Amino acid sequence: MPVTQQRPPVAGLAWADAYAAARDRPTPLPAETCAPEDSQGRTLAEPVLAVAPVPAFDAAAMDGYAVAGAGPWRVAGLILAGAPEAGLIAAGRAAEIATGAPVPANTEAVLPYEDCHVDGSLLHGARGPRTHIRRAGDDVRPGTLIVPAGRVMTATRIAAVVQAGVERIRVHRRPEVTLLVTGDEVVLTGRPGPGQVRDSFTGIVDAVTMRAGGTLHTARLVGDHPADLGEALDRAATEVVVVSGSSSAGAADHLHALLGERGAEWHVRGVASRPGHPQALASLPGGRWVVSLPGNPYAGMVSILTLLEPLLRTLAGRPPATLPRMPVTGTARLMAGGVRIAPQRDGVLLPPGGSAGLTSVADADSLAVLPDDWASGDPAWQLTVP
Ligand SMILES: Nc1nc2c(c(=O)[nH]1)N[C@H]1C(S)=C(S)[C@@H](COP(=O)(O)OP(=O)(O)OC[C@H]3O[C@@H](n4cnc5c(N)ncnc54)[C@H](O)[C@@H]3O)O[C@H]1N2
Ligand code: MOO
Repeated sequence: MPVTQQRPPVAGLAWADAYAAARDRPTPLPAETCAPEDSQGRTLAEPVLAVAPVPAFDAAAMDGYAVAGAGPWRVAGLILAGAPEAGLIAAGRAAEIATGAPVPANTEAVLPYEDCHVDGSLLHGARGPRTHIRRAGDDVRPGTLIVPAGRVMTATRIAAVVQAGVERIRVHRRPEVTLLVTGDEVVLTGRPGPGQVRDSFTGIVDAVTMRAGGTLHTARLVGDHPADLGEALDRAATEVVVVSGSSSAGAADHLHALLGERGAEWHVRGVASRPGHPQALASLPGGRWVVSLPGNPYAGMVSILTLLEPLLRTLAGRPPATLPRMPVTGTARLMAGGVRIAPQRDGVLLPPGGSAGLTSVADADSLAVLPDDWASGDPAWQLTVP
């Protein structure tokens, strides 16, 4: 299918440079100590080494009988999982035992029920090649590396760490986010009245913040009066402040002037991208980051994925993201000198929905970043739709 190129060249920083700035300019937040159970989604600042052996003690690997000496064995006793200690069994004796129960120290093997039979009080059977005893430390010895630094803690990693007897780990602090939703026309809840719109950003910022390892601390509406936005910026005490709307040139768009008055350093100020052209990233003296999202909902989402997500990932201590790349087919209005960011599903571009609508992107797996020389079938970077 032909690809059409339209409109004059789009100005601003190259999209890939904007993404790289958001990813590479911040440094990870300091580490703190927490219980492994509280670490899900956080990044390990230090490697986790086993404290205890796994298994922690010699245990039966099968339900059956623990035996010592030569058979037949006289059955004496029952050892269930959870027994604090198993003592000894005399030679020629057997103890019925459950999987996971501690084996008596002199156990030579566990005979699974299916490999033996009891006649009166005598156990008959033959030992096979395996002892069916799990030895302490067979899987992990104290000091073994369980999870290296830089990994994001998952439910499985937490379980492995806990199994290895570790009770405290060092993780990076989670970056906290304040979302300031600007616009006198925006309502956070309920049906919008005439001229009003319902907020599109709070849920999306929350979801992306969480998946990037951060926490949405506060989301609130701020009026279009510059004093209101200025005060909200000054009061936000989190590492990251996201401002939706007020990014552009309109009479009510005050963000750039307010940041300028506060001595902000601009890292990204306009991106050669459609949508998402007016997005920006700045840092304030004292270290807080400000991410400016264009008010149009699809443009805002593009900026959340271009600037906010890589910024938060780095602050959270995550290793640098490598965006997935895959071939995409279809038609797009490419932007000379910049990228077109278009929703795709199963490698096929979806009909574009304009920068204000979210219906097309709601059907997408990801947003394909299409350079101006892209041709149908070429690979493109993918931003995962939250
Ligand atoms: N003269 C120019 N006008 C505009 C330019 C430009 O370069 N020169 N850029 C256009 C582009 S591109 C975009 S994107 C928007 C960015 O607008 P702002 O970030 O300043 O945002 P607003 O003007 O407040 O709102 C734009 C649009 O989005 C709706 N909106 C705002 N917040 C929300 C929200 N939380 N949930 C849903 N919808 C929201 C708002 O009602 C407006 O319809 O500027 C263009 N103009
Ligand atoms: O960023 Mo605006 O990108 O086109 O709606």
